[in-house]
Formats: sequence, structure tokens, C-alpha cells
Amino acid sequence: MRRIGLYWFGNDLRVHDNANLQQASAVVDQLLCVYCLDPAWLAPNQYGMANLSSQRWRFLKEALQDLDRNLQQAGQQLLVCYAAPVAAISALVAKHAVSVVYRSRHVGFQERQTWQALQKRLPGLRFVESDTQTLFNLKDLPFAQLPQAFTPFKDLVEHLPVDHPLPPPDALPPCPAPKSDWLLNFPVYLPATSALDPDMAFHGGETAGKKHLKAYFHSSHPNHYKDRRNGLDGWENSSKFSPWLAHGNLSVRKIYAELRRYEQENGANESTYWLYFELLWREYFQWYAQQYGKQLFAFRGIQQRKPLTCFYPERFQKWCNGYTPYPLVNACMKQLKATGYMSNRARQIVASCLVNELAVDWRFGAAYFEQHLLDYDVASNWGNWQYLAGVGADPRGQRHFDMEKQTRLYDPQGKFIQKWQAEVRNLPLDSVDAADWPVDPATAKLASILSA
Ligand SMILES: Cc1cc2nc3c(=O)[nH]c(=O)nc-3n(C[C@H](O)[C@H](O)[C@H](O)COP(=O)(O)OP(=O)(O)OC[C@H]3O[C@@H](n4cnc5c(N)ncnc54)[C@H](O)[C@@H]3O)c2cc1C
Repeated sequence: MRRIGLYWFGNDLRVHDNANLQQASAVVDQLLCVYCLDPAWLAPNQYGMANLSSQRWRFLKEALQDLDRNLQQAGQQLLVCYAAPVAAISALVAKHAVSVVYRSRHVGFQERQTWQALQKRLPGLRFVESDTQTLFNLKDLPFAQLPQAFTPFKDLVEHLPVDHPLPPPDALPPCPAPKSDWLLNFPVYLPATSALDPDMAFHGGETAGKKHLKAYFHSSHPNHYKDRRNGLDGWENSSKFSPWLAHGNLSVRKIYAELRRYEQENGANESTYWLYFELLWREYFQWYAQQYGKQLFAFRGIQQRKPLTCFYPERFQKWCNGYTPYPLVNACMKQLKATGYMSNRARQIVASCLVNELAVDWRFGAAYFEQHLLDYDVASNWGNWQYLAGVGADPRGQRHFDMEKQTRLYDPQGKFIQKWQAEVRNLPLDSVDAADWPVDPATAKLASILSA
């Protein structure tokens, strides 16, 4: 009897180093390659924001088109369903008598729930999941409970061996449906912003990601990474791997292998080590999301500590649009909106500003980043926000950055602020002062009695 498999692509949009694709091609006679674009991503979430900005959508669309081209080279093609995954996959399983479903492990809470819901809905089917998005496999981690801070985690894992990345499959089992059904076809119209800042030219897809990886490790940039990584602008300051990593266009094991090759050929130094160190931060947050589930999104975080913040709609809007009293923050936020990218230092500065200067609930900042970051990754985003808000993996508690000092350090000549036309100063934080709030006469009388 013919065995038909379904490969459900998620944040692993690539054919190289994809253990599931290799496994599927060895086991099944025919294969459906499917991606689900969930309509829920376009509707407002609990923070009133859609998950995908037009920049994020452009990058994702490019990544899907590239995946389709790469699958075609191996005799396959990609079906993109505009539907909720459980419904779409169940329908395809029934229509094509699928007996095994493959996917890469996703550490996100909702994504895990969806995977479980699918298994419940389709009893009797085989479900295969592999670790393709992390350096290490879950089963090889040398602890049962993730350490509550990064340093003990790093000490436990940094010398563990990392699997070699797998090559792309030469050929994949054919698709069981006629070609006409399987054209990469987006049933929804979504505006995909094409205007890019030439300094931040990210294009989605495995092909663009691999090209960038090669260029990076054939330059001298890795030798200067540690000194430059805090720069607010400039393509060469940091690796810029994150958007391709987040979509799985680049495998983190492939990056690791390239880094080791670079070190062998050019010598290892503090900077090349630091690049690995940052990949370990990413790794930490992946397993952190896996361990803490929905606590990743909780106001009190994993610390169960209540931040002294709430929600001020006006302050939040000013932060999003770059109209706070802090020009550096405004420049960073304008950069994010225009390009979908912001350096790590800039993310720390604007997050600290939102929580400490504007006293706004950190989860709104995380949701805004989710909407706009090309490299949005559930684990790294919400994990870093918790850290900055003092409710996450930081043993030191809340990080409060001095805005003036950060400006002096990272934009001493004001060039970055000027580039984003964010020089405006003396903007009030609130348009209504507490003293101007309309107060009814009875309350005013009570207040005067109490203050007498
Ligand atoms: C509030 C906040 C939100 C963030 N949200 C995300 C997110 O949604 N997606 C995301 O990939 N990163 C996120 N980061 C981490 C970091 O800012 C980005 O990974 C980095 O800026 C991406 O640029 P790069 O690839 O040039 O990084 P590089 O400095 O070149 O680092 C190399 C790689 O290491 C990893 N890395 C570096 N720093 C971190 C870190 N602090 N946490 C986790 N991984 C790290 C990334 O995979 C990155 O691509 C966030 C940081 C903060 C402070």
C-alpha cells in the first residue's frame, strides 16, 4: 500500500538541514508540503494589534516563494492554505488518506497546543516531530529543569557537540495531487511594503539567507563582532542572521558550522566566541519558552513579580510612532516601523523606556515588536521583554537604562537621530496633566476636606 505523508512547514522554511524532510523522503511514497497562513494573524489580538505588519508579511511571502522554488528543484511544490492549521490539515489528511504528519518542534505555547489539538483530532495517525530550530536536541539537554538564569545554562551546554547540518534532499517523494491544485496562491490581498532602507535590505528565503551567511563569513566582520554589535545602525555591526533564523530560512546548526570553519581558517578570538555566546542566548530562550509555556506571556512573568506599570494608551501610541520626549527612542522606533529591524542595543533602550520612563505594561511593547520585527521569534521576543521588565531570567532584576547616557554613548553626534528625523525635543509625555483632569464638584469638595 502507498504511504502518504504530510509535511507541515512552520518556522522552518528551508530544505537544507531539515531532518524531517530527509526522514519523510526515506519513508513515504508521496508527500504533501503544506504551509498554513492562519487568518487569525491578520485580526487584532488581545492587545488590539494584528500579528503581521506589511514588512513582516513581505519577508514571509518572499520566504514562501523561495521555499516553493527550492521544493520544485527536488520534484515537489508548496501548498499555502489560508486557513487555521487544524481545520486545513485535517481536511487534507482526509482527502489524501495521509498516514503520517511531520513538523519541526515549535517551542511556542500556542503552536504546541495546536499540535496537540491536531493529534487529538486525528487519532490513529503518526506524528513525527524533530528539533531543527535549535543547536541541541531536547533529549540531549544535560538537565531536567532549565536553570533560571542564562549563565548556569551556558556553562552546562557550551561544550556540548552540535549535530552537523544536513544537505538539502536531492529528490523528494512526489505530490499526490495534480499540479494545478498546488500553485503557490495567496487567496488574500495583503499589502507587502517594498520600500526598504538600503542600509537594512533584508529579503526573505533560504536562498537570500544562505547568500548572506556566505558573505558574512567571507568578510572580516566576525573578527570585530564584539566591539561593534552595539552599534545602532549599519549592516556590518552585527551578523543580521536573525530574520532568516526566525523563519527557519537559515539553520542555526549551519551558522554554527560556518562559524567553526571561519575560526579554523582565520583563527578564533573573543569576537568569534561572542557570536557563539549570542547564539547560546537564543538557545536559552528557546528552551525557556518550552519550559514556561504560557507564563512567557504573563504580566508577572516567571518571577511572579508585579511590575509597577499599567496601560496608558497615549504614551503607548507616542512610543510606537516615535513621539516620546526621548529623541533616541523616537529614532529607534521609526527605524523599526520603516525597516522591521532594530539592533539589540536599541531594543534594550526602547524597552527600558517603555517600562521605566513611560510606566507602560511591557506586554504591549512585546506585542508591538511581534507585529513589526522581521525576526520576530516567540521565545526570543517575549523572553527578552520579560528580562527587561524585571520579571524574567535576569537575576539582577529590572534593567533601567539612562536615556541621556545611552544617547551620549551610542549616538554622540546625533547622526542616527538626524537620519530618522527624530530631533524633536521637549515633547510632553501626556497631553492632559493630572491637574487638568475634569473633576466633578462633589469629588473636589471631598478632596479639599481630605487634604485639609
Ligand atoms: C526587547 C527585545 C526583544 C527581542 N526580540 C527578538 C525577536 O523577536 N527575535 C530575535 O531573533 N531576537 C530578538 N531579540 C534579541 C536580539 O536583539 C536580536 O536577536 C538581534 O538584535 C538580531 O540581530 P543580529 O542577528 O544582527 O544579532 P547578532 O548580534 O549578530 O547575534 C547573532 C544571533 O544571536 C542571537 N541573539 C543575539 N542576541 C540575542 C538575545 N538577546 N536574545 C536571543 N537571541 C539573541 C540571534 O539569533 C542573532 O541573530 C530581542 C531583544 C530584545 C532586547
